[in-house]
Amino acid sequence: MALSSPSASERSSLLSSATEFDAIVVGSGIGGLVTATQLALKGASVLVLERYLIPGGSAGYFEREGYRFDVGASMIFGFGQQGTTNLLTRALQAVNVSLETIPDPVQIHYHLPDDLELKVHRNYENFLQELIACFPHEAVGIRRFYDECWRVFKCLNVMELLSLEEPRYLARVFFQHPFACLGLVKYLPQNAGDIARRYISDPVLLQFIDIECYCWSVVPADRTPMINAGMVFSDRHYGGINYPKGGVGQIAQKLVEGLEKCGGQIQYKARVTKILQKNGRAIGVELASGKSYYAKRIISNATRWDTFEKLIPPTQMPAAEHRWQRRYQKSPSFLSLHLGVKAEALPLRTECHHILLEDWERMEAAEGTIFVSIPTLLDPSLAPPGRHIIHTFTPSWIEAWQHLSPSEYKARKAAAAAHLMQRLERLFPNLAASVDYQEIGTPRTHRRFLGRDDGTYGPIPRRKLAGLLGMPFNRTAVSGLYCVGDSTFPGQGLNAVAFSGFACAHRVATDLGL
Ligand SMILES: NC(=O)c1ccc[n+]([C@@H]2O[C@H](COP(=O)([O-])OP(=O)(O)OC[C@H]3O[C@@H](n4cnc5c(N)ncnc54)[C@H](O)[C@@H]3O)[C@@H](O)[C@H]2O)c1
Ligand SMILES: CC(C)=CCC/C(C)=C/C=C/C(C)=C/C=C/C(C)=C/C=C/C=C(C)/C=C/C=C(C)/C=C/C=C(\C)CCC=C(C)C
Repeated sequence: MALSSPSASERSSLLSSATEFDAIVVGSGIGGLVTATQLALKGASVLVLERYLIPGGSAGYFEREGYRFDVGASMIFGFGQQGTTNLLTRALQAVNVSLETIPDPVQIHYHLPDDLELKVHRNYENFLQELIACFPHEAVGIRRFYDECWRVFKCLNVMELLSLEEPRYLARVFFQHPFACLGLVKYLPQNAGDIARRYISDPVLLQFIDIECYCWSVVPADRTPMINAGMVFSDRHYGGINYPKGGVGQIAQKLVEGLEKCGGQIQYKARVTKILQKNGRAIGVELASGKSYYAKRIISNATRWDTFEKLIPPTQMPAAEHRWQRRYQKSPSFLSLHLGVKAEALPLRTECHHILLEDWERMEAAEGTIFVSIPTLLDPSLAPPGRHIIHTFTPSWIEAWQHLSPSEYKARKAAAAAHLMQRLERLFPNLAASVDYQEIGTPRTHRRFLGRDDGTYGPIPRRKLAGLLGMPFNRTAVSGLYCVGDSTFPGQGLNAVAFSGFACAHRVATDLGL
């Protein structure tokens, strides 16, 4: 009689805790999954442990009444077809899976104070012309600033992107691309604001550059590393913003498919509560169920705060982590409003992504800047016929949502949602009357479902730092323990954490002698 191969859930229950894996990855965010797939490809035995029911973390999804909502990001970089910085395309291709993507013709439609309205077109020249039309006296400065961003991008986009902690790789890329490497060395300690001020003096235009940075880095240009600005401000015109058909959740689903094809394993509902150590070395993990697994290397895709304050006792926090926490703090979380609306709510020619701000003074304030994403304009299959998804989110700190009784919490959610809807009417005049489904997420929701301390979006500099120089790479002060994801170099963003995954797998594979 032929035996059928075990299903994923059967396989996970067959996992023996006596097995020693080459690597255990705690968490299946995009950072964790890129590490796991790359390691499995290199022949490592890999186990991914995910506390939730599905993979993806912040890049996950949830379904309600015929709508498929993205949990977080829906403006996706890294899906281009050329160059070396298209790391999501590369991560999927590496494990022989692919994903159809839909090009977005406009990255962001900005609705800013004093009726400043403008669109960042996929075509670079069209974007520059639109911006120059708003600030004609700064035509030269605008071009010089954004052209300098391209110089950063061009340095990155010629080289293989792997671990900067691997001296032989560094020597190789330096030999292959000496000018690009020297270019990056020059930009690594710089921030976008300093370069913008070299070319631009109009204070409103400088505020525009601030919000151009803020809407993905959650800090103004002065504190945004130039390397990251170079990536974002150029890749949106090079590879472009592309939406994965079927929703952002597909990226993680496909990576898991690739992982399993390469012999790697993933277990869901597997919350790691402790990183096990022996003689100061990480040797395994313990789950909430009490089960333990062992590996030669442990990789945490949880945030650094969760890794070094919860999975390892805070009393054992290495000095390097204390130093990092003095330089970086948790960014705010988000208040998210997931709406299903009737199609007539959207005016003709509405774009997919919007930023709305009424007062420059409130750009960084809680519930100041509003982010809007309407993915159904690119992929209508995410909603029932005649309906759209409007995902609106705005920065919010956990403190505003703590110490409330259940009824106070519910009332505060309803009031915050009503206020957001009222502000959104500048974009969608009949919004309130068109709502078909509504779900509100708070920083508490993000903390609970994503397992991120205080629901944070990621680390932000406490003060102005020297570009990316202060961001840690993948190795940690605990032997055998690595970190991957947005609290490692180069920070937030799916393409950024994909880079961190490639780099982490490279470093771990080298350490394992693979
Ligand atoms: N609105 C947005 O656009 C938005 C919002 C939030 C995050 N993001 C982006 O999402 C990306 C985050 O990616 P990432 O890879 O760093 O992390 P992630 O937070 O997406 O994934 C971490 C994963 O680890 C799991 N996990 C955490 N602790 C665990 C534990 N103890 N045991 C088992 N599993 C555990 C989580 O459930 C999650 O699936 C960043 O790029 C960020 O910028 C975007
Ligand atoms: C040899 C010698 C001597 C030297 C060498 C040097 C070198 C080599 C260096 C290197 C470096 C590197 C590699 C670097 C890298 C970097 C990278 C990759 C980066 C990346 C980045 C990216 C990013 C930042 C991205 C981001 C994004 C994001 C965050 C997004 C977000 C979004 C959102 C939030 C949404 C919004 C909106 C609406 C809705 C409207």
